[in-house]
Amino acid sequence: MILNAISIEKDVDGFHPLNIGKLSMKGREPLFVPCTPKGCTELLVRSGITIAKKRAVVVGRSNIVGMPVAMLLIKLDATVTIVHSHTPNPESIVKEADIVIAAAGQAQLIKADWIKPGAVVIDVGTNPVSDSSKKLGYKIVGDVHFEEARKVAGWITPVPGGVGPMTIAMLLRNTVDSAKRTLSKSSA
Ligand SMILES: NC(=O)C1=CN([C@@H]2O[C@H](COP(=O)(O)OP(=O)(O)OC[C@H]3O[C@@H](n4cnc5c(N)ncnc54)[C@H](OP(=O)(O)O)[C@@H]3O)[C@@H](O)[C@H]2O)C=CC1
Ligand SMILES: Nc1nc(=O)c2c([nH]1)NC[C@@H]1CN(c3ccc(C(=O)N[C@@H](CCC(=O)O)C(=O)O)cc3)C=[N+]21
Repeated sequence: MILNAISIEKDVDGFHPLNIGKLSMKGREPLFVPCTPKGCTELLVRSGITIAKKRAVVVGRSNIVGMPVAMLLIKLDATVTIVHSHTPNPESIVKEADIVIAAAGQAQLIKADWIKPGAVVIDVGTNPVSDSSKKLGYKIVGDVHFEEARKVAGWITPVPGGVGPMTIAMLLRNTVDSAKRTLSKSSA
């Protein structure tokens, strides 16, 4: 498997099974945290959002977004529920959330009436939908119906211009951390 073949010290995506394993274990620290999940929690922390004691609902359970972002939120003392494609009545579960992380890969799945008034909504989705007014014939929308949901949410991230740039920033940070770690070892 390719992920296993990557040196854990150079795993700047944070996808190596050892790094994922450490992320999910109490008392262990991964060398790298996956970029998109870290981008989501960084947005929350830097916006002064309280995570501890809050109810968070993550929509999606993929290896690269849903599952690791749920692990990070648990580490930050949120109470976390994961909703996936087999979950009955996802809207009623999302409606209980103080913090919603939308990572289903379904264009505008999450409507305004799924959101608890004042909730914090982080939209990870990047879904192409056809739009003949665009040069490329499509535009990118999130997993949340932004124009409606913004009226209900306390905070909401747009797509584009939200989580995507944070993913890139976290990848750069992981890369710099990796280089620093290597240099500090070779000079020791
Ligand atoms: N902005 C960024 O930096 C990044 C954005 N993305 C975007 O985030 C989205 C998710 O990516 P990724 O996690 O890789 O996608 P995957 O397709 O790997 O996973 C999607 C997850 O959502 C669940 N799901 C699908 N449909 C529904 C539904 N109707 N209700 C509830 N859950 C549902 C699936 O459930 P099940 O497990 O049952 O199939 C699955 O767990 C995509 O739009 C992707 O482009 C991804 C990475 C980075
Ligand atoms: N191993 C792996 N690593 C990844 O990091 C990874 C992956 N696989 N698979 C696919 C997803 C998708 N992804 C995005 C990153 C940034 C933007 C981003 O910055 N988007 C801009 C818009 C850019 C534009 O408009 O062209 C924005 O949201 O503002 C989007 C999507 C990383 N992914």
